[in-house]
Amino acid sequence: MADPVLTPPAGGAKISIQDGKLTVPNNPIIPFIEGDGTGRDIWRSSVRVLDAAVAKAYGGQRKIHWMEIYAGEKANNQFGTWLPESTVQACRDYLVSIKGPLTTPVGGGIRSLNVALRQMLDLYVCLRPVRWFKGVPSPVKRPDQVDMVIFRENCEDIYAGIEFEQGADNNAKFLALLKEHFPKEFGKIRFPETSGIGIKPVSREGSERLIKAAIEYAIANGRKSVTLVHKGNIMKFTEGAFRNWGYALAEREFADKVYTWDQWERTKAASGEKAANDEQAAAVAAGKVIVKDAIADITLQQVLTRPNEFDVIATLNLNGDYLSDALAAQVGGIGIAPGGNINYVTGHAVFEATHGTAPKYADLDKVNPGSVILSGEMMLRYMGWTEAADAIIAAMDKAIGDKTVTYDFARLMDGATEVKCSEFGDLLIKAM
Ligand SMILES: NC(=O)C1=CN([C@@H]2O[C@H](COP(=O)(O)OP(=O)(O)OC[C@H]3O[C@@H](n4cnc5c(N)ncnc54)[C@H](OP(=O)(O)O)[C@@H]3O)[C@@H](O)[C@H]2O)C=CC1
Ligand SMILES: O=C(O)CCC(=O)C(=O)O
Ligand SMILES: [Mg+2]
Repeated sequence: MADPVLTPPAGGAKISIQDGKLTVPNNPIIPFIEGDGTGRDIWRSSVRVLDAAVAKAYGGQRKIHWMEIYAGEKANNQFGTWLPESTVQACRDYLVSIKGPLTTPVGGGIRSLNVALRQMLDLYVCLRPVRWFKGVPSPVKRPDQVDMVIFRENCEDIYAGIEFEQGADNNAKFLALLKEHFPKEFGKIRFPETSGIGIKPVSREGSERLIKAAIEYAIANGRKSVTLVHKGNIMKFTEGAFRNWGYALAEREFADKVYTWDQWERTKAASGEKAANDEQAAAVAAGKVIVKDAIADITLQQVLTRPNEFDVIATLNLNGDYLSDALAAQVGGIGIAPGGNINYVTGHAVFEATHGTAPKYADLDKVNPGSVILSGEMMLRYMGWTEAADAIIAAMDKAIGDKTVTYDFARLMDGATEVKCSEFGDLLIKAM
């Protein structure tokens, strides 16, 4: 079977980028991947909401021209390939796209298509804002204090996919190499005959560009702090290096805009704790962003117990994956957790929900489409279509305020009316 031939929709034009700034025509072509499992229901509901928000905000002056591109089960069924080259090329050519979730089998089979797309397009930031909508049921006492923005490194770490399966030839070769050249390290493997091996690359460039994006975001949006979240006490030369490179970058490139906990430590060592505290207080008073760090395990506790101490979070790939789902729970769950995969240099961006394909709910018209709708809201904001993005937020506030919600919220909300995935979309459109 051949790669699908894509026909761009008539009347649409490409988004382009010049000197780091997007130029968005009034009729942009935006490629979309429907997604596996619940992706089908969610996309059907979401696309109507996104179109309605644009129509409402610009009265027909602007309109998205959607172009379906294929990946996952639909691509494999129709074209015999999981990720057609034409899909990746369309994301390259049209710059901004949006996708539903794609299934990844556990313990074997194809590698993640979601991760592959991020790596092929070098979308080094996975941006996942976590905010609470008034009235959304939450397991914590003060969900209103949760307003965090995760910058998750998106192209490195163990997600690079360098793994040697136990029993495979490459595993035996790799272990032999380790034994010959690094006998001390080889000696630390408890059961070498039966070990699967994974490698975790973390580079200075990869860490710096992610942390730079997080700091720039914090400065541009008047945020209080950027916390570098890592497990650098154990993984010293990967996660520990991420932290050290982050502090060095912050002081080198943003000296007049940030104050780091590394500076605080140095001042404390030289002049005592009071001097360090005074210095930090003066930096805060001058509007500087505090760049600090926290070890990943305690972070997972403290985001629950002291949410107002966290603002922008910059972290590595795996930590960011865990943190995204955990934080989503605090503000009502994965049903309304949006995201974007972005390369701020080339402008390429693929927006997608934090959740997966939730296969048990596939085609039941049941799940919350909020995550993809809010990913679309992020996309509109990224394109500079702020009025349409604002219309979606206002509609979301209204639907949730009226307690007309999908099953995930309804089961936790007293007096709620449960609506279907498609009906929730209808309600948002009506609320605009
Ligand atoms: N970016 C992507 O495309 C991603 C893909 N995946 C893939 O998705 C597949 C399934 O992963 P799984 O671990 O089950 O995680 P999922 O996120 O797909 O689902 C886990 C649970 O989250 C809740 N949930 C998910 N989506 C929604 C929604 N829209 N509305 C309300 N609740 C929702 C449901 O909870 P409840 O049961 O309580 O109702 C569901 O059972 C895997 O193949 C995985 O690799 C996973 C994450 C991201
Ligand atoms: O690619 C996948 O299947 C899972 C990815 C994931 O969980 C995520 O990016 O949050
Ligand atoms: Mg995840």
